[in-house]
Amino acid sequence: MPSVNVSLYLVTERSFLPPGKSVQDCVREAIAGGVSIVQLREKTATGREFLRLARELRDICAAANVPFIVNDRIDIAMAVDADGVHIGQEDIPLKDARRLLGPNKIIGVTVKTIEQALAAVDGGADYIAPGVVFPTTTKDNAVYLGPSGVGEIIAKVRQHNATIPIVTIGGINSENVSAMLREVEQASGGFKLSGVAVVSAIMKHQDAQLAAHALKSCLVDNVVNVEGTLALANSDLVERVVSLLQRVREKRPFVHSITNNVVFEMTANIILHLGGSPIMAHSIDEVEEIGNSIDSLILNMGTLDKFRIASFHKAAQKANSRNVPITLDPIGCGFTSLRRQAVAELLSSTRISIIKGNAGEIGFLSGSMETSSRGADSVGKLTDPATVAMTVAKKYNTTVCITGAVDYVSDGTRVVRCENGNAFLGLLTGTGCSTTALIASFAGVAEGDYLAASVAGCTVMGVAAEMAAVKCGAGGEVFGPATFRTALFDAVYLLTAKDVQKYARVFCLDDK
Ligand SMILES: Cc1ncc(COP(=O)(O)OP(=O)(O)O)c(N)n1
Ligand SMILES: Cc1ncsc1CCOP(=O)(O)O
Repeated sequence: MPSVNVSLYLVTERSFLPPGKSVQDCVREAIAGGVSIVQLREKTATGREFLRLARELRDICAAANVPFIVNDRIDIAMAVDADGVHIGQEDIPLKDARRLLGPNKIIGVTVKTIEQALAAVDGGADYIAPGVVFPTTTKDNAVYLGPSGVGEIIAKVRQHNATIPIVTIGGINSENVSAMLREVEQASGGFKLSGVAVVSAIMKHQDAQLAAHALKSCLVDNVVNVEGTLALANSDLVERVVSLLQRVREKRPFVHSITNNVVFEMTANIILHLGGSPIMAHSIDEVEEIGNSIDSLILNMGTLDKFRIASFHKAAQKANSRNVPITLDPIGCGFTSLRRQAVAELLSSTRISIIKGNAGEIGFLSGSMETSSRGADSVGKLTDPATVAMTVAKKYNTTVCITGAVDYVSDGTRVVRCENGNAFLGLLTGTGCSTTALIASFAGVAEGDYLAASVAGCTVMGVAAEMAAVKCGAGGEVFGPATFRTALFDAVYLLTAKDVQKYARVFCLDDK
């Protein structure tokens, strides 16, 4: 059994769900937010109800390649072919569970003492869960060990030469998790936890994706990279993003946007807040002259008409003649014949440095039938976005960026997965166009490295969104999409190299 990724472990509790929300939706959102393993824990369900839920959650988890664990009930785990079970000290013993489930299923064991931890390790558990770390009202009579008690157990297990993943549980939320992880590490003499398990911090949240994201952001650097556990962000790429951020602020690239009517003001401001210098102009009578001095050009197809198309061509010709990077945002490019024709003509007559679109738009350019566009919105899902990004990049000899809950960037050779962001971005119109504007600003100083420019644009938007969303909740200043917008723009303006180094989650996919 390969080491199981327990970095962010969701344990369910249906009674905590906000009104109208299903456990299935919550689990889907939580996975999109970064949960690495899910446990169905239903203390009051009938056997049949438990079985039905287990089947449904197993399918959701399997589709996302996330292990699905059943709490206590080995019979139900076996009936639905779950990936494993979690058992406590009062449940069926580990030895019997293993005999029933065989060597290929995951068995996790709750441990409250050093003796129980070593017994579970020696008995062949796949992970152990010392706890509870903080008092919690979610489980009755849970005796809490505190970070120091959990740290002592980790120390003894690691001294015992065991690399088994160790996850703790109980009263953990996005506010106390970072300090807890540090305290545990200190108390264990330098050994980190492999992950954290939570119930209420995700289940009670209106937006489980946001809640999971907020927790996951705190885990990077604080959770051990046990084999198969939380992958480390690619440090070369992160440093490239940092240096591009510094260059934008030093050089103030002059970015010309021929964009749509909805995002005029937003685009100008995001470029300005990042550190660039925007010019918003679309008249055919001046785009060529403007092209004499710009560092980067944006062609955004949002509100398209024949005048804008003509301006695109004139501006693009000038940009190509000066080797100025062009970032194309082919909004709704498969939706109407005007858009289909415009994008085909642009791609055949001009050199485009970066195409940034959603799954519907890039899917259309790849010829995929999996997705489509409804106006500016994407419909459907790409089964393999990394390959689609690479295919379109090769086809048009460009860099392609597919934005979504996770962004994929490819220059036709490499593929990078950018994981930052949160659900609020989907609730605010213009955030996609703002990402395009960030990418184009970075392209203006990237000296031809458009893969890095695209990764930088997606990462800055994603990290800023996560930082803005932290202000959501009791005592915070973010109440919904409108206040989020203000916090997001401030976060872009205030973003530091340290923030990027701490929070960026960018991963090169070597196997592509
Ligand atoms: C990840 C994880 N850790 C601990 C527990 C608690 O399990 P247990 O001690 O068996 O208590 P119940 O869950 O049965 O109340 C868990 N479920 N998951
Ligand atoms: C299932 C379980 N086992 C030990 S504590 C606990 C519940 C933790 O819930 P919360 O994350 O809401 O404190």
